[in-house]
Amino acid sequence: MYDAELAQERTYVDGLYARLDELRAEKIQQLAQVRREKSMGTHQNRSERDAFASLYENRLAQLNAVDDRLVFGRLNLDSGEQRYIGRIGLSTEDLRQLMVDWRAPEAGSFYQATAFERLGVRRRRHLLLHGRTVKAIEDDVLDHSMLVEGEHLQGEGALMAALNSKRTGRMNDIVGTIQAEQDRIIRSPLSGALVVQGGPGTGKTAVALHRAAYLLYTHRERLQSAGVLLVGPSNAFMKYIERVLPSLGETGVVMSSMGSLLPGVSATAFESAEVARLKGRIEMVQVLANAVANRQRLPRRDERLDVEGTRLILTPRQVRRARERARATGKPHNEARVTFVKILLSELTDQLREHIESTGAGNTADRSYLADDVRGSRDVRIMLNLCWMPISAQKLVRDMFSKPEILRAVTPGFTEAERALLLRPADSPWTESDVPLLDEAAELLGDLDETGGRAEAANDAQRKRDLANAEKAISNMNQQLEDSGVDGMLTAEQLADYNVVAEDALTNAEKALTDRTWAYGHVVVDEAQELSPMQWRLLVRRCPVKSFTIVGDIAQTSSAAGANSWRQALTPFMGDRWALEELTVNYRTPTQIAEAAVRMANAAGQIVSAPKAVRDGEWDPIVDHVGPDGLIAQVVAVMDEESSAVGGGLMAVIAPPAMVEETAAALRAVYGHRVGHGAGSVEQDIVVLDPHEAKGLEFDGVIIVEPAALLAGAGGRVGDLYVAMTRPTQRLRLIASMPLPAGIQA
Ligand SMILES: Nc1ncnc2c1ncn2[C@@H]1O[C@H](COP(=O)(O)OP(=O)(O)OP(=O)(O)O)[C@@H](O)[C@H]1O
Repeated sequence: MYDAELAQERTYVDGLYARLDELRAEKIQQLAQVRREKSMGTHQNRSERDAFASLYENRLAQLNAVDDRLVFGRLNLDSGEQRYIGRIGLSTEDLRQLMVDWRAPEAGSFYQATAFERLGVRRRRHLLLHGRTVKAIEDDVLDHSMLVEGEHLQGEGALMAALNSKRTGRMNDIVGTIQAEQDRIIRSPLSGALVVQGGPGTGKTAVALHRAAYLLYTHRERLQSAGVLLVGPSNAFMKYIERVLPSLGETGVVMSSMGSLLPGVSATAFESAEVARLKGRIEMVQVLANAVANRQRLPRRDERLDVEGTRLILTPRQVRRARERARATGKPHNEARVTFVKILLSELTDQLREHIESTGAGNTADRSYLADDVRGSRDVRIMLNLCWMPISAQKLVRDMFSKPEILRAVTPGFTEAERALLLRPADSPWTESDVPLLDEAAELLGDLDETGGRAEAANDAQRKRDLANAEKAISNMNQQLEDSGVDGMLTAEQLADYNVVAEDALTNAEKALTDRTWAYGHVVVDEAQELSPMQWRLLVRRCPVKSFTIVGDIAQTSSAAGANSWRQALTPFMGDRWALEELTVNYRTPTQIAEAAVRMANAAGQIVSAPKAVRDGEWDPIVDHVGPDGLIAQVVAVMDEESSAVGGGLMAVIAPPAMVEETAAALRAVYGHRVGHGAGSVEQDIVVLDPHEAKGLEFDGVIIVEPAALLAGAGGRVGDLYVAMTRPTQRLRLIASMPLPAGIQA
């Protein structure tokens, strides 16, 4: 019976792959043809051809990316209909549906149906594929004999197979085994802010990624051009998750770490928790406003300015009045400067004319000639710059933190000790907590170029031309699109966007990343508990409509500037316009280890949400006590045992930051290139990390070096040790010379 069913599924799945190959071949051919066609010369022809080429390229990339485990489910419905669920939708040439996209409403019941609430589903089948081959099938028969109250695991065999598989250092999608509580979050409405709180391993990152894909699919009209931004804690973390979205058929999500959110700035340097906390405080908004105001200065006394041998006078009162009028424009500093300069140049020109008239020294009829003289005067230029200096965000912030007199002037409410923390050499590299300050400064300063928005106007005009072109091309194009199996109709806006993309050879994602003022349609934030108020402010600026998915775990906060409660973190930016959802099941860490982590946190005074682990492990956490000099030697001594216990799986050693180098060196002496160091190397067999780098990642086996030092190093906040203890999927070993923190051992 089972074998017959399996054979039948294999035949069906072969048919799906045949259709996939056919579509792929079609796209390759269409792409080749479009490229062969000679340009007809007109702008319209060219943009039409480019638009087709980039559409075909995108579709081809999508068809290639979904090849592995293309289909994973089947529903048998009360209506007698049988429906296959997969990574994308597929139909035959005559539009008979072969497979439904997992994000389509018709696929919802695959994730939501339970025996208690069947939603018209009689049977749910999981297809377990390896590459293109169906290896196994597994059925949930949702009839009344199976009736159980409440949640239950769906497709338990498929789920356990996924959870027990060896880690690769790269995150996989969970599209075949999304559980009901996760699915509800993934399919929540687009508008407003949704906070997803969940303990370690509850699938927050997985849910965030699948939600980004879901939103793009469901609200493509609204989100295609504005885009979706996904923010994570570090570049290493972004690398860890980078393959998930393409495997879900989405390539359009813009992914960035907090340190890379400002074009042109790469924040790599480390700074102390105290400094980061200070820079993250909302008071920095006023500090930056002060720093800008500090560049709009009044002269102390009347200034004499030489213009072609004539002495003109500029009074503090004149400068103050011009400054007030320039500020009243409401424009940012560099743009308002145009008004300031115009007023004073005009007043000085009047003065010059009056002077010439009163002395009868020449012809004043040609006023522009006098104005040129004033503008060309060195004294005038220097004076106007002293009074209203055009300045870039980077220079403003750099000067503010490197010049004690400026720092004192702009931080009136700060203590000397706080100023001492902020002061640093002018050539210091940027840090992650500088990024929101630079962003704030850029907002207050505006564009440094003084074209007065001419560049923008030119862009607008080009956009209008693109739209007009697109409208002309659209009717003919929609027909061809339908013929070639591309879903949905194109609007003129979308086509114009494709044109721009093709012309600039940039994707929307790339364009968004190079434009600080890009307004995204939705922002997904992972590890959001770490964000400081200044970072929140930056993110809200990136999405003025405040459509957010915010995932995190308050208990895992380790950054000093991070949040103690969602309300405290979000109210200043979102008021009460956010909803809270909770994930309650831990898919990563086996029960024994998860419980030890929770006991440790509780004993240290932090109440954490304790999700229920879906699996029991084979081992309790293992503890080695050694002398203070024996820590690293013990790591090396037990590595073979640990690695073979998890079947040669991925191993992490998590150590206090000061010990990472030395530990990595000792392991490298034995294991050579199999040892990676730092979070950029998570695909190596053995990775040595500090707890911050370990955030969000997972490994088959974890060794923690000196757990008490992790607690002490974080000023007693349990975040670091709690994060470290909840990284393993199989086995945890702790090596300690100091007394073990309370609670770890039952
Ligand atoms: N429905 C599911 N099916 C299969 N695997 C799942 C499912 N949900 C979560 N997982 C797996 O559980 C592990 C933990 O998920 P994830 O990293 O998203 O958790 P998290 O809540 O972000 O954890 P943390 O806060 O500790 O970083 C991952 O390996 C993920 O693939």
